[in-house]
Amino acid sequence: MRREASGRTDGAPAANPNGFPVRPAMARMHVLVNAATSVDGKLASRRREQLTISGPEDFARVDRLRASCDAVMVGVGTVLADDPSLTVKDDDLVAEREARGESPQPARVVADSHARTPPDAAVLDDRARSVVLVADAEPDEHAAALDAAGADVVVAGGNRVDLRGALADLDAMGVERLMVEGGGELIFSLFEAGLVDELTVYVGSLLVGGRDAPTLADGDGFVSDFPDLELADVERLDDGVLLSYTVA
Ligand SMILES: NC(=O)C1=CN([C@@H]2O[C@H](COP(=O)(O)OP(=O)(O)OC[C@H]3O[C@@H](n4cnc5c(N)ncnc54)[C@H](O)[C@@H]3O)[C@@H](O)[C@H]2O)C=CC1
Ligand SMILES: Nc1nc(O)c(N)c(N[C@@H]2O[C@H](COP(=O)(O)O)[C@@H](O)[C@H]2O)n1
Repeated sequence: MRREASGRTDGAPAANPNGFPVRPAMARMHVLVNAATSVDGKLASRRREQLTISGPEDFARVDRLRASCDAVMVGVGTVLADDPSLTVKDDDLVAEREARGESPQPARVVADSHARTPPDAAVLDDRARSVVLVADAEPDEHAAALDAAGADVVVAGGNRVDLRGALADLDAMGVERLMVEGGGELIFSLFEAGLVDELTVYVGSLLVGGRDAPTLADGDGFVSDFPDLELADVERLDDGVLLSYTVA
């Protein structure tokens, strides 16, 4: 089982057996967060079932964004709720990746402190590489089940995935562009750790409501030192609006 310690900052591996190009470690990766919300900022209803908010134009944009990245990341809450594949759907985009000398699909990454990803989850299928980030406190047998399902299990943090260390590991594996698709707990933690460079939010013409429905950024929330967002673009897509921000 490949179970790695987190936070290696002492250089990239001399040879990379996993298909990522070898490059100097800690050349800081670019982190993009993308999500779709209702007008009231919800990612899904209180039932936490997958909700189709984007229309065809936005899904095509998301596919292009995935294709431009080395890895696509979600939290295990999203895996349990949506069972996403996180793959690039358009064959032309896959072909373009291959023509650039990249793997056909970006890697899938799950932040999963307690190794709760079901072994038969779509995100672990053989369409792309899968990396599951677990906490050190997690019993070896949980991680072993993920390893047996084909995932690369990376230990990152004590009781909860330490995102800064985990991103350093992904960086050392050659991930230069990381797309994060949610959910709200993971997105908040990334902002809290100051790890986000860009945020794109598609706001669909839908009102969901519900105090327990997940929002774009959940966690404990900020009470001061709010992330510094700069509005870079506004675009009408389908029956909604795409808001693009850079994060200082
Ligand atoms: N509309 C959209 O664009 C999207 C909607 N969703 C929706 O969001 C919901 C899932 O979101 P959440 O429940 O917030 O789950 P999440 O996907 O953010 O996962 C949270 C889990 O990730 C794990 N984790 C490990 N390390 C962590 C860290 N450092 N910080 C935070 N979490 C960490 C924890 O086990 C935690 O419970 C579902 O209803 C799903 O349908 C999810 C993605 C996109
Ligand atoms: N961009 C976007 N718009 C929506 O309306 C959505 N519901 C989501 N959800 C995200 O996409 C994942 C599903 O990916 P696959 O189609 O299975 O590859 C889902 O898990 C959310 O992260 N996104």
